[in-house]
Amino acid sequence: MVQVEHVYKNFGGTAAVADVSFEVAAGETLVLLGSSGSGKTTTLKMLNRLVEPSAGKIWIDGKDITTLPIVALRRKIGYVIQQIGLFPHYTVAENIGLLPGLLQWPESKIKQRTALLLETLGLPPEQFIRKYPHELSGGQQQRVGLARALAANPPIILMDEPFGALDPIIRHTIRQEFLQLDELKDKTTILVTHDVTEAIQLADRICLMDKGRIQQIGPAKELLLNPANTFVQQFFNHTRFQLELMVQTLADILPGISLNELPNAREVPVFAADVSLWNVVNKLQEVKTGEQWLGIKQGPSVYYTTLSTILSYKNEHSSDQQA
Ligand SMILES: Nc1ncnc2c1ncn2[C@@H]1O[C@H](COP(=O)(O)OP(=O)(O)OP(=O)(O)O)[C@@H](O)[C@H]1O
Repeated sequence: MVQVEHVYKNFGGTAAVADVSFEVAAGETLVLLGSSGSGKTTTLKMLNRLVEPSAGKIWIDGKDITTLPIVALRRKIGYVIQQIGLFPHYTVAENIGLLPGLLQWPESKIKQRTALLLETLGLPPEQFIRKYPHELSGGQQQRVGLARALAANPPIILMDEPFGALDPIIRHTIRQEFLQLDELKDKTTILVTHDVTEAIQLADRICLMDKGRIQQIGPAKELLLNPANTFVQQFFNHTRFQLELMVQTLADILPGISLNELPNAREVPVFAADVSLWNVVNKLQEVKTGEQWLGIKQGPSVYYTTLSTILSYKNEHSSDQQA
């Protein structure tokens, strides 16, 4: 568990971070979201003491981090950054084995762990362990960076724009893979991004920052549908329609939409009510034949409607129009 209490950071006379407080539960993923200069990276770096707060306190597992030796602190915390920071003259295996080596793990255990991580991240060990960073693509380097951060199995992972250097398609794929990784499922993760879709895809909760201050912290759905202020409201507006489809399920809108009898006993796709509207739209758009009918299964019942009913309902009920 990570606790941040009334933390400030001033550079010169300017506050980069002001009165930031949050908690991250064990196993939770908190995403620090905000535009450039909002204080995300500074907040992240205070957690592993790359930056010291001007005021406030940070606890990890109940211990004030200023009372822990820095080496012990960093051992608990993996750190992944956009620039990856692999050592160019070390092989993939040497890069990954660096920290376990410093921790004096036996050679055989380091080898085993390195192979397991590479395998998990989709880089066959026999093919990759002897390669140097410049022989890898950006996406492969990013995976090695992640493997290195995970190597000593730290309970906490900090990630600063970890997918930022990748092109959009690889970025999407790696994000998907990342969500599936068992290695990461029980880690406490704090991830910095300015990419709204990425935040929604990865976060258990989002901490939206502006000018060094937290504007709202909560599940994506709450920020989108119950924004705390005009800043939060406007932050999501340029892609609001898509984002709302991502955070809302069929069950959320079922009470509002009109339901119909299915015309002449057609076979139509049936979705569970907890499927997101975004997934429904994507699935149905693959079919593309005339009016798109679908079934929504909730409990023992199946309700029928059309894709255009759902989309026009969402069009009329976007929270953009409620503010
Ligand atoms: N070492 C430093 N010295 C002086 N000012 C700094 C330093 N580090 C950050 N700042 C300033 O603090 C503010 C917050 O920076 P920070 O890097 O935390 O923002 P960010 O939200 O992570 O931005 P980005 O997405 O561009 O990385 C900025 O105005 C930045 O210029």
